[in-house]
Amino acid sequence: MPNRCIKEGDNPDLTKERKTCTFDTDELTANLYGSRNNMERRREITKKISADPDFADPIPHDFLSREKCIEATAKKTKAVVQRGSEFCDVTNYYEMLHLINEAIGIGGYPLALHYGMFLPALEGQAEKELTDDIIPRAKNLEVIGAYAQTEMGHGTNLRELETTATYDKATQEFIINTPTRSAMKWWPGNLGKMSNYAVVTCQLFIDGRKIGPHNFLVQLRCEKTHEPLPGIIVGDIGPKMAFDTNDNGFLALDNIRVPRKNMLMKHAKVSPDGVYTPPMHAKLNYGTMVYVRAHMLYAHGQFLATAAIVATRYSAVRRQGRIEHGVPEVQILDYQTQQHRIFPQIARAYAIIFTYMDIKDQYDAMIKGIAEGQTDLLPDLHAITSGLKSVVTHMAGLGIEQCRMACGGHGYSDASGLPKLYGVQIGGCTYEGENMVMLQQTARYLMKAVASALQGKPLSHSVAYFGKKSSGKSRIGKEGGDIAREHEAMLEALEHAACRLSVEASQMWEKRGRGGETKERAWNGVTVEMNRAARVHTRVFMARSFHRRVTSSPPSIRPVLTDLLSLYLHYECVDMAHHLLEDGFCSGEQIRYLKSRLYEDLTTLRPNAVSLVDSFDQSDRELNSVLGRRDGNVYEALYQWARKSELNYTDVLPAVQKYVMPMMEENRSKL
Ligand SMILES: CCCCCCCC/C=C\CCCCCCCCCCCCCCCC(=O)SCCNC(=O)CCNC(=O)[C@H](O)C(C)(C)COP(=O)(O)OP(=O)(O)OC[C@H]1O[C@@H](n2cnc3c(N)ncnc32)[C@H](O)[C@@H]1OP(=O)(O)O
Ligand SMILES: Cc1cc2nc3c(=O)[nH]c(=O)nc-3n(C[C@H](O)[C@H](O)[C@H](O)COP(=O)(O)OP(=O)(O)OC[C@H]3O[C@@H](n4cnc5c(N)ncnc54)[C@H](O)[C@@H]3O)c2cc1C
Repeated sequence: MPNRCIKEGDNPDLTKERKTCTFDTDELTANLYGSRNNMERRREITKKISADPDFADPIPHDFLSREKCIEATAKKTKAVVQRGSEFCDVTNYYEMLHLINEAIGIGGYPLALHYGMFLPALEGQAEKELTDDIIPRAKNLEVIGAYAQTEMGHGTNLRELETTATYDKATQEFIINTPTRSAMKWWPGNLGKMSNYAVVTCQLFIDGRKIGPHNFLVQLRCEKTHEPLPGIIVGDIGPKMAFDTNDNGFLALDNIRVPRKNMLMKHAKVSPDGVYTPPMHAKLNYGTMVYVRAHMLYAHGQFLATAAIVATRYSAVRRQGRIEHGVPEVQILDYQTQQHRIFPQIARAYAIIFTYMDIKDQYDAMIKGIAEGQTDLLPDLHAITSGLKSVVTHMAGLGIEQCRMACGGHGYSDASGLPKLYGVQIGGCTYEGENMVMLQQTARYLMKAVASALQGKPLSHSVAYFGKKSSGKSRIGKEGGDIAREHEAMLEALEHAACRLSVEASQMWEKRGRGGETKERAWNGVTVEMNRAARVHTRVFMARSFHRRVTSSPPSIRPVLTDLLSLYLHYECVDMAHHLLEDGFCSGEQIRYLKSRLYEDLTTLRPNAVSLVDSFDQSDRELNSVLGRRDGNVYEALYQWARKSELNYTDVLPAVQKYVMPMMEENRSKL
């Protein structure tokens, strides 16, 4: 069966791996990206960008200062903007995403938040009077914007943001002000140096009454000079764990006046005479966050895929140690521990991307509903995207770190690309709502679902399984080797656990309430259990999404995807075995059975491991990893990479000349 990656001159171990492939890698790639055409388009973009001098990096960014990296990235961004249509259909979201990854990379660029949040906020929340003016100019990149919500003192608890927007009826303007140091906007991406406008989240005040957080368009810098406007202090917050090429910023506003129409008023409105009309759903103003949380799944699935590609290919190339005496050193991919570390990450990357596809469909349906005046899909989508954002970012972070460690010493080098990848990816656990906080949003929804299920009321999409009658005892290991029934038995066991954990968390909450605590204090006493229930529920949702995609996949790739799904489900059940055992739904014997099946899965997947990661179809530019390169010629590339270190520009460093040599000389002369 063809693995389409084989080329002359490749590392022979990698070629050998590719020859054991049992499926057509192009079929799987096409399935992952939606169609053969999409796959071909991605490849055309890669080919063109790789050959274009505007996007060449003579010195890898690993060896440049932050300022130099920002300069190189800004130059490439300008080239993408001016020449984008030479490479792709610039109106196609996925083609643009791919172009940006190929041309610029993952560490941030001047327009990331302009496209990621500023424009979506305006499009989703602003009224025609404002959008007619600003959106064409923003789309034309005459202006660049950021999304400035988080403050130094508050990010999670939006209700307590301190920046104020006070309506002045006399002039029909809002006065926007930063009353304290902790009220300074702090963290917003591209706010520090790139943006000249921002959507700024402020507490709305009318006639002395605090109404709550609302968004306003504010100009920050002069359109001609790019200097901050009077009354505006703006800058970069300094170095951070990663995202070196993003100017996360600070901002203080000193009683800045903006016209009434600058409030984003598609949902909530303030009339000229100061009458406030609330939105049809209280949280429509938070809509941009739901948008980003949904789309983050794709990015984080791809981040984990990158790490899995690097670790799998490198493990096929690297030989170290022997499994039996008297035979050559083995590929480290032959070690069971290595497979157990890496293969679940491959499966999880597929699962995350497949789950994203389901969520995207739901998101589109919700937006259509809102346009027709219906918000009934919003609560379910908010609850599940809050859970998914948390579970996926955490899962991907742990997975990337496993992959990095699986590459041994070279995984610790920036040459592997993995330390930087981890730094960028792990930010997702924090931004767009800290994970522990977002899981509570899911848990809150689960508590309502428990109540509805007990009362026999209808249940919405993500919690529909709460209404199923449990069989009381798991069928795991009792299906006579029928794979489809085995999969269903594992899904049923996970659903049983999620439902039970939700019911128990609900009972614990109620019990504390009956003990005299307020609902809120009682909630804080059970949030660990609440979040546990939310996590398991979210993992059930992912497992169902993966299962659905696999069972409806084309027959040519279904066998390999079924193997991958088996591994995924066995791994999930073993990982959550304590939840399955706690109430006796599964027995110890059944868990031992799951483990033995998991080890069999590792062996089954071994011949297809490299081909499964090849099917993610990430180019060497995207991987940005000496260890993960497609041709597997790792060692020579590693040496060439290290040669570029600025420490190697001279044989004797000035620091050595200035301090170390004199010190040695002094010590010698003391003798
Ligand atoms: C170079 C050339 C370019 C050309 C390119 C052209 C084309 C472009 C192509 C590609 C562009 C790429 C785009 C990619 C986009 C995707 C990736 C983007 C990556 C960007 C990186 C992101 C950076 C990060 C940005 C940020 O971090 S922004 C700040 C985020 N902040 C938060 O998330 C704060 C978290 N806090 C909260 O959300 C809330 O405070 C809270 C925790 C939800 C609590 O809120 P509150 O106290 O008000 O409510 P509660 O009392 O808890 O709940 C009351 C009820 O409300 C419900 N609720 C809450 N929130 C929501 C919601 N959002 N929606 C619906 N319902 C909600 C809640 O459930 C309660 O319901 P109830 O029924 O129980 O009462
Ligand atoms: C790389 C990056 C990019 C960002 N980009 C932007 C941007 O473009 N625009 C923007 O506006 N913001 C941005 N942010 C800010 C980001 O959205 C916030 O940092 C994030 O929402 C978390 O809020 P916080 O910092 O207030 O965390 P905190 O809430 O202070 O979290 C600290 C700890 O307190 C815990 N905690 C807080 N509240 C509760 C609770 N109710 N229950 C239990 N535990 C709780 C948390 O779980 C966490 O453990 C960015 C942040 C990063 C790291």
